[in-house]
Amino acid sequence: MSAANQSNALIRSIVLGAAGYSGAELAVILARNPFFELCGAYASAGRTPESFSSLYPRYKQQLDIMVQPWLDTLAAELSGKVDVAFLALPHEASEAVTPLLLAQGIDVVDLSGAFRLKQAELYPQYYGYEHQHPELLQEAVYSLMEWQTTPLPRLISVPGCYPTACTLALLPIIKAGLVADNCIPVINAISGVSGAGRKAALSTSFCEVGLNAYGFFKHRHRPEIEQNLGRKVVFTPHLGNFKRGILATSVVTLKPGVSANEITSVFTQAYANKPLVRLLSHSPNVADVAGTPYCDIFWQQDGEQLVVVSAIDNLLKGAAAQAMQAANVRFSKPETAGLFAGVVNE
Ligand SMILES: NC(=O)C1=CN([C@@H]2O[C@H](COP(=O)(O)OP(=O)(O)OC[C@H]3O[C@@H](n4cnc5c(N)ncnc54)[C@H](OP(=O)(O)O)[C@@H]3O)[C@@H](O)[C@H]2O)C=CC1
Ligand SMILES: CC(=O)N[C@@H](CCC(=O)OP(=O)(O)O)C(=O)O
Repeated sequence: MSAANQSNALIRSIVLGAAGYSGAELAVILARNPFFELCGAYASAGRTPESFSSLYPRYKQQLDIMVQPWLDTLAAELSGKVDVAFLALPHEASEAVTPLLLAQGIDVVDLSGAFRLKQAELYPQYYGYEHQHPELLQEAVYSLMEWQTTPLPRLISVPGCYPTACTLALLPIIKAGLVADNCIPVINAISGVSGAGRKAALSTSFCEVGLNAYGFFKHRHRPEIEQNLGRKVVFTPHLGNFKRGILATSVVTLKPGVSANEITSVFTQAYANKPLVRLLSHSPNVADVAGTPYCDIFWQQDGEQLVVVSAIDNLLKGAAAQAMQAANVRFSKPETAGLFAGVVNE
């Protein structure tokens, strides 16, 4: 079924990776989106079926759908019964299952990094594997919706969490030509531990996490940010001892003579009528975006130096909410449908 002729029917959707953090957020969002129907939730093949609310007890009596093991044979069984699959899987698992779903007429909204980069040759260096479907990299559209101008196709690649925070912060002034030609933006960003997913690991266990930088120069989000901004960056992620949220501090050198009014006008125009970006007059706090689909942005200028601070919830604007935002647009529904818990926003 095409996106165009679905205007009145509920959009039949499934989530792969629904037992993980970002897939779980997506299942909850889909369940409350009045335009979508959550028809199935899946985890890895080795799992026994288990109710969502036993995996996430806060959803007892709210979302009791069974989370089933995913087997690739299900793609053919679901043909004609499902319109869109949301993939909250490891990158290589997403890459492998996407062509199977597309071949069955099921649209794909992928939350992993499997289809974010346009250059297949960057995958071995930054993702540690050879891309098996380079043709799909050209087909996929990267859905940073505040900057998306072309229609979304059947394969949507949802931006990464750190790239969302710093691209929304820097793209307005870069696009407006205010940043010095030889400037290499310096981006430091701190993520909460949910950014690493639900799987147990020593480095993300309660007694081990303090505040540390990691991934110097080689993090997979570096080429994604560079692709978005059209210039080299120095990007350094940090892990902090809080559950959810990203705070990104991005520093650039401006061209001589750029005024405060120009900067304000550029940000205001870029994000006018963009419901999920809030421009602040004070420095953002991850506590104010955690549990929300917003990106908060604030800036301070001193002559040719500009610092832009942005904050998102890594699991929402950085993953599930952004995926829902894109799917809403793809299926011609209100952009923020399902994104605000308990609030009638449509
Ligand atoms: N966490 C975050 O902040 C963000 C994550 N993302 C991306 O979203 C994706 C999921 O991340 P996250 O939610 O953190 O991960 P989690 O580790 O929390 O969850 C991963 C899920 O994928 C399932 N899974 C793993 N391998 C397979 C497979 N081969 N077939 C079917 N299901 C499988 C797991 O099943 P089981 O539970 O049975 O093991 C689990 O349900 C990743 O690509 C990540 O990069 C994107 C933006 C932000
Ligand atoms: C804290 C932490 O470990 N964060 C993850 C990034 C979050 C994520 O899953 O990345 P995507 O947005 O690309 O999907 C990391 O650095 O690998």
